[in-house]
Amino acid sequence: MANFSNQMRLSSTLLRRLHQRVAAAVNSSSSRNFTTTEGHRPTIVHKRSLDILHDPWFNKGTAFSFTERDRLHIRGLLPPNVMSFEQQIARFMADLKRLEVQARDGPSDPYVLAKWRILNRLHDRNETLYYKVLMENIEEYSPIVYTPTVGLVCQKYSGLFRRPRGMYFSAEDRGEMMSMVYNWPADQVDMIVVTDGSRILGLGDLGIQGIGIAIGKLDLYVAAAGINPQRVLPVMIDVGTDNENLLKDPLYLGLQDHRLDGEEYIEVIDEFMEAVFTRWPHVIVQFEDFQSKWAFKLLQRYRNNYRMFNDDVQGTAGVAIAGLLGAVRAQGRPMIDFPKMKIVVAGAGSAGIGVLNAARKTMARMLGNTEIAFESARSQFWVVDAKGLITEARENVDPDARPFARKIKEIERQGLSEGATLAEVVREVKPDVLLGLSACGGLFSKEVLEALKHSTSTRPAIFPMSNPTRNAECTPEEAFSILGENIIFASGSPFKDVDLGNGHVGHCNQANNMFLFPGIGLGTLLSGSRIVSDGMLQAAAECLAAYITEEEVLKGIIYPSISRIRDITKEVAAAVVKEAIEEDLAEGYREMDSRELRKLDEAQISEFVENNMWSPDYPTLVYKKD
Ligand SMILES: NC(=O)C1=CN([C@@H]2O[C@H](COP(=O)(O)OP(=O)(O)OC[C@H]3O[C@@H](n4cnc5c(N)ncnc54)[C@H](O)[C@@H]3O)[C@@H](O)[C@H]2O)C=CC1
Ligand SMILES: CC(=O)C(=O)O
Ligand SMILES: [Mg+2]
Repeated sequence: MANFSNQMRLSSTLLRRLHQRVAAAVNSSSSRNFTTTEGHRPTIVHKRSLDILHDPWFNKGTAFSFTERDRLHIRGLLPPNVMSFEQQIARFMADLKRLEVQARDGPSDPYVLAKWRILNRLHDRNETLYYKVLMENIEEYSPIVYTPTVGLVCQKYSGLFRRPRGMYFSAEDRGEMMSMVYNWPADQVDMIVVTDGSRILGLGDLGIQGIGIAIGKLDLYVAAAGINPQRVLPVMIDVGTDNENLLKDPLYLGLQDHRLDGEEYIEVIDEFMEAVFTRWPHVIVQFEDFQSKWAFKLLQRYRNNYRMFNDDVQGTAGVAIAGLLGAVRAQGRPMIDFPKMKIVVAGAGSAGIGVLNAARKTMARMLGNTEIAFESARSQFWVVDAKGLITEARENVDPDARPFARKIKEIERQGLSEGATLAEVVREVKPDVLLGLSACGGLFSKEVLEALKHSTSTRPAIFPMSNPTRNAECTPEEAFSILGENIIFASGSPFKDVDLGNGHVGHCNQANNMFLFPGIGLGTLLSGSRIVSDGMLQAAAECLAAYITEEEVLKGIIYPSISRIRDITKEVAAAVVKEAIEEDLAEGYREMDSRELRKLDEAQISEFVENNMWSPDYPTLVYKKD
């Protein structure tokens, strides 16, 4: 019946369009001066919101005008830049031609992008099948929907964009967000990943195109954490871009203004937070790939009042701590030796500083959690940024990096000075760990890796954690070939293990926050905690560290393989729920209220988590009128 009436509606629409065309033709041929409004007569539609955008008859994509967007409840469901018909065609053709150019000039790019397109089309057609495919082939396709390919997708998003996914809030929507949020069709949203596109992976400011990273992260939320895909929402907050190429590109889908700053910027983010938490009070908001300048400020601003966390600051920190503890164990030392590790960190942005703060706190805790312990832990770190070693002699040092600025006397004794190069620092310090979060591909040069040969550690650890692949500070081949097999290697984007000959294999770990954020989100959701506490984050990191067996660690395996991501995520989520209960933060989830939660033992918490993870199966559908 529904099908029949749809067909009737379509055929009446067809008739109406035909009628309009005939009328227009007659008018233009009979009298060119005699204008008529016939050609502008509106088409009556019986749909609104996403139903319009998903209907190939009525959809105009980015060409919907602002008044139409308001009238049809689609404001926020499309990028804010209204395109003309001609611009749409130009964008489509540019994309089509780019594929030809890539097929000719680079054999690998079109291959991964083609895979992404095919997966994306399946995502648009059939979510259940999409997630089944992704989950059953997670090792093969997470590098497509997530890093590294997602980086390329974001760089080319204005061309790749077809069917919209997620919501766009722009600087033009100030004052409107509270109502716009109701344009999203789902009454329940559990997880939002939001970006402002200002630092996408290590690729810099990609403006509105950064929505790709929010989509990719949520893919992992569904595949790894079993968050119901009907209840996830990728969000792009378009406050402009400072990427000059995008500002000049007539086919760019975002606002072509420079980024808002200061109070104006904060007001937009505040308005967004208020809007989403008003409509969905239990939602969790993950901040993703905000430039460091705002990452810390926004985290401090919201973390005590909203259920939110910053993945790059807090998720990355937990993943790095788990890896660093793994590196201690891999040297055959007890974890309690962690505070003795000498750690050189290249990169003092949101990720680097997040790791440094968390590592320092972990060391201090192991040393008795006193102020003296906290102070003494500081001296285990040497931080090198784009200007070299950070010391107290640095002018205008970033306030977040200041606690890690080395004292002048100290470094003089070490034969170093303000601004010393990474190679000089590694040569003099002889660190146990060299960790890169610099977004600077190849930074761990031959000279740096040669210098690491003098590490005082029996098994130095190298963590080139920057993404995507070409931003990695070094490749595993470079590391193993210079330093030999007795190292620990962990990179942000995936690399294949290295054949070292004679049956020996150099193991490549993936040190990526994907091993924590899905579990942090799921655990927070199921505990019903109103905030994401430090304790919950710490519990997540410790759970990941403990997941790897002694036998694995001795082989140089310090992170699980991605094929185990669903299992580790379940464990992490259970650890987060347990900690929330212990901290008296857990308010419960659905019928499992706080009292019931408190009665659960460890095994029951795990079972509770597992039972609430969505799996891709087809339910039987029946029709019922509203
Ligand atoms: N593996 C993982 O799970 C994660 C990896 N990342 C990666 O970390 C990288 C950095 O992210 P953010 O900290 O947010 O970026 P950011 O742009 O805020 O910070 C980059 C830092 O690197 C420094 N830097 C730049 N060139 C350098 C050089 N030649 N030598 C030493 N330092 C240099 C800059 O001075 C700055 O302190 C990105 O590539 C990102 O993909 C971020 C989060 C998680
Ligand atoms: C993995 C991640 O969050 C990043 O590279 O920004
Ligand atoms: Mg990130």
